[in-house]
Amino acid sequence: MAATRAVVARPVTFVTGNTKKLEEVKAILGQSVPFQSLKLDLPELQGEPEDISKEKARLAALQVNGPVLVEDTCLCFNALKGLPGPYIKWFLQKIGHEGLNNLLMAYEDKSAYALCAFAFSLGPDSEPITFLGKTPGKIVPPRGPNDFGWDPIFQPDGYEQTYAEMPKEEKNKISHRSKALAMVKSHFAEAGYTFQTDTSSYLVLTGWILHLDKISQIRHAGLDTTKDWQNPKNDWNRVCKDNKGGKVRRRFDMWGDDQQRFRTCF
Ligand SMILES: O=c1[nH]c(=O)c2ncn([C@@H]3O[C@H](COP(=O)(O)OP(=O)(O)OP(=O)(O)O)[C@@H](O)[C@H]3O)c2[nH]1
Ligand SMILES: [Mg+2]
Repeated sequence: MAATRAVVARPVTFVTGNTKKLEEVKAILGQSVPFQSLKLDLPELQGEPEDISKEKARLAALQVNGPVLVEDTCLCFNALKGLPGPYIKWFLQKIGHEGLNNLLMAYEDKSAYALCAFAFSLGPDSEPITFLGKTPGKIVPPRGPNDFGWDPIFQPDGYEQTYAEMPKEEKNKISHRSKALAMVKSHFAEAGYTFQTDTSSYLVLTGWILHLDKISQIRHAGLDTTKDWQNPKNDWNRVCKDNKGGKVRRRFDMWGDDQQRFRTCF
């Protein structure tokens, strides 16, 4: 059983100034982690990707005053010992795809990796936790549509296409971002955070998002075993089965739509 159990008064806010990142995060997370987004270009530390991302999460949590998710993306050239790394945004803006290729002109080794560091914080007083995803590849002359950063010059290992040439769904299956988000998803599924809003409450548990306002026919229910459970909803029955497999007696007490309150014990 995961150590973290938290009831959070707000849904998660994904803070980014980058609409393309947001599109991918939405496509990859789908309904697995409920979040809203906030367009904000946060100041970024210099340093290691994980530290930059954590600091971004701290700043974001202060601004939002609630749970936040942020990410920092790096493009690292092996011949340059990981540079430009977290500074890729500025290198790309100043020297473009051609300049980035030229940086490697003096080296035979064109290998590189894309790295994504997500950081999640429960709020201003919480230490952020990070999730890293890495996809190896190589730097090539630009190919494909030029609508997202350095996608046209990054060709992942095992593929003949650059990120930019791939269908979006394909990139989202193998990308640095999707690998990091797979860990984010697992964390949410295991942690069983409970998020509440003014109008609805929902519980994220073992991968299910259960909207309490959608099970309003349950006024009050308690269970010590699956047998005692009087819930007509299939989703809940499945959760009960999952929990039973975990050999831990768990109790849910909940109230329906009129009071919008619930308690969960695991
Ligand atoms: O071709 C790309 N494929 C990607 O998958 C990808 N992910 C990020 N980027 C770019 O790399 C820099 C990271 O900098 P970055 O992490 O600080 O992002 P950002 O400042 O744009 O947004 P944020 O910090 O507000 O979230 C920025 O230039 C981003 O546009 C990508 N380019
Ligand atoms: Mg940034």
